[in-house]
Amino acid sequence: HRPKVNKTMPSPKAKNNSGRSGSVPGIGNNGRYEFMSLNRTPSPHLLQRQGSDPTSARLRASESPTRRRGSGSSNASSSSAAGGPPLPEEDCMRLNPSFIGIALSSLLAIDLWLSKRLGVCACEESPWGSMRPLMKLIEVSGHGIPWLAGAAYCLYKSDSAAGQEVMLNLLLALVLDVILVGTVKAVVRRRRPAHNRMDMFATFSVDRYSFPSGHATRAAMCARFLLAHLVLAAPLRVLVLLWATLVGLSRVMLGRHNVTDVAFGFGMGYCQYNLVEALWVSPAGLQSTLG
Ligand SMILES: CC(C)=CCC/C(C)=C/CC/C(C)=C/COP(=O)(O)O
Repeated sequence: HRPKVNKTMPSPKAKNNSGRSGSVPGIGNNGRYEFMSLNRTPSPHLLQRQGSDPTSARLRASESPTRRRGSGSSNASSSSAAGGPPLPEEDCMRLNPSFIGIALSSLLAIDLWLSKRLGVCACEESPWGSMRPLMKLIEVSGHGIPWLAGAAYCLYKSDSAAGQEVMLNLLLALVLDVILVGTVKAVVRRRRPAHNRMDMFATFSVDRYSFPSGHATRAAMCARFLLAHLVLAAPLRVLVLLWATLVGLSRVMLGRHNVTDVAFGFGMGYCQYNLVEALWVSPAGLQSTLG
């Protein structure tokens, strides 16, 4: 039985086609993905590698390019492609789309669609473009530089030991936030939405990535910090929560982030505050550490 599929699917060609069958997936020499007809009979070793049924072969063809690239460079797969021993079973197991994989893909699709719909202030011509200056003001209120400068100024001006302790820890919390967010952004490297206009002030290289939203982590962490350490009247407490919510919302409305970047950012900022509490530094402790 020979599987016939009368469709073309995006499938990268092998990096070096010379020693392989043309049906081996990979990336073209110029690094671009190319289209390949699937109405050819796969070679026997490829069928063996992909699982012997046509469904597995098709699943393999639609697998993520990154994974294909990765497996293409491994010793096991190259020996298999060259007619060597078959791949270990766990490699074939990965061909089956798991429930979690499908759920994640669906979530990402919803995320992209919803974020685009909510990006109503992404530029002046957008449906709510006239609100863009207000959204940018909210953006500045959650930016790292005013918060770091404000905490440093309050620490310098504070004349009570308790005030100094709180401001010192706020400053350290903000530095910790910058480090953690920068690390996650550099690892995940999710690009900002296509409709975002990159006109933020004072950004660093990792800020071209969007996951997680640094504004959202800061807003969540600082809101928890202020509510825990400042004696605020009820209306002010509500205002703090409202501000944090608006900072998160403005990130999506400005088109800076997808919804999941902000949702994760809020969760991360919430957890960061727990870390700050656990690592709480007292001026006496700091002095003995330094001295
Ligand atoms: C002195 C020093 C290292 C300051 C860092 C200030 C800082 C955190 C700047 C980055 C602010 C920024 C544009 C973050 C991006 O936020 P997203 O919400 O777009 O991720």
